[in-house]
Amino acid sequence: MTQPLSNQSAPAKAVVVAIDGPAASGKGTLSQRIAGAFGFAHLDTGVLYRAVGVSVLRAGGDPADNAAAARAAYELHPEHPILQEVALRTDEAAQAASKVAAVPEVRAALLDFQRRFAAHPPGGAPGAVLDGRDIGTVVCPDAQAKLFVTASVEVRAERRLRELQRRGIPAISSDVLEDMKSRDARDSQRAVAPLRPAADAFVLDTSALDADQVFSMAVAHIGSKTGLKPTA
Ligand SMILES: Nc1ncnc2c1ncn2[C@@H]1O[C@H](COP(=O)(O)OP(=O)(O)OP(=O)(O)O)[C@@H](O)[C@H]1O
Ligand SMILES: Nc1ccn([C@@H]2O[C@H](COP(=O)(O)O)[C@@H](O)[C@H]2O)c(=O)n1
Repeated sequence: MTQPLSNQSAPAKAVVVAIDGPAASGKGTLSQRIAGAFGFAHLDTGVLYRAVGVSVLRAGGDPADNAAAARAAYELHPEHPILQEVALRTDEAAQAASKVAAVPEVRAALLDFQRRFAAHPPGGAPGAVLDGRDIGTVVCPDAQAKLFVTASVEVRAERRLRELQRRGIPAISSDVLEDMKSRDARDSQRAVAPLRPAADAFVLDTSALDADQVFSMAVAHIGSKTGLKPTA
């Protein structure tokens, strides 16, 4: 009879929740709440692309220059201080991010970082929530639960405008709307890992829903896919 090598069971596989969607759809807000409710780690993958875009700009380069963008992406690592900078939250950083994000070498360089986070969530968390544009389609196609959070571009621009005003950052409504449209177009029309819902994603249009309603619907969906209930 074959004896087991050890009576210790293998560590449980981390639960992965993928949350994708266009800019200002509310995926960050939702991801943080889901992570808190289930005791999961959260990775805002947009921060990685923003960091690459800002690094290129600071080096005096053009974010649309493939070689410069790829170099910056290969230099990024999980402890890099740029990942904590508030400068990543500016619109300039967002626009640069969406340009470097179209470079295949950049996406390839960041893939490992994201997949490692999903497989081994920091702090020994039992699961990970990753939000971005291609989590359910490319980064974690086997995620147990996938949500695609969206809203009309006008609603998203209005939410972002109000957010900027709350933060005391001057902004013009028509500029915010145009910036969002140009980022949507670049993100959904690029050849590699374009923004789109995975075939098995739960699509949540939040145009007429507040953050609490979105959270409740997401919790119900995650529960139906994983059998888990919020712990907090
Ligand atoms: N359901 C909702 N109803 C109204 N406002 C919301 C809702 N969800 C999020 N918001 C607000 O909309 C703004 C954008 O949300 P959030 O930053 O979560 O979006 P995001 O998709 O992560 O954006 P980005 O891709 O640009 O990082 C924030 O000010 C947030 O408070
Ligand atoms: N998985 C991802 C995440 C982000 N991007 C690109 O980065 C830009 C900034 O992202 P935010 O979520 O912080 O708004 C975004 O417009 C995308 O171009 C990506 O490609 N894939």
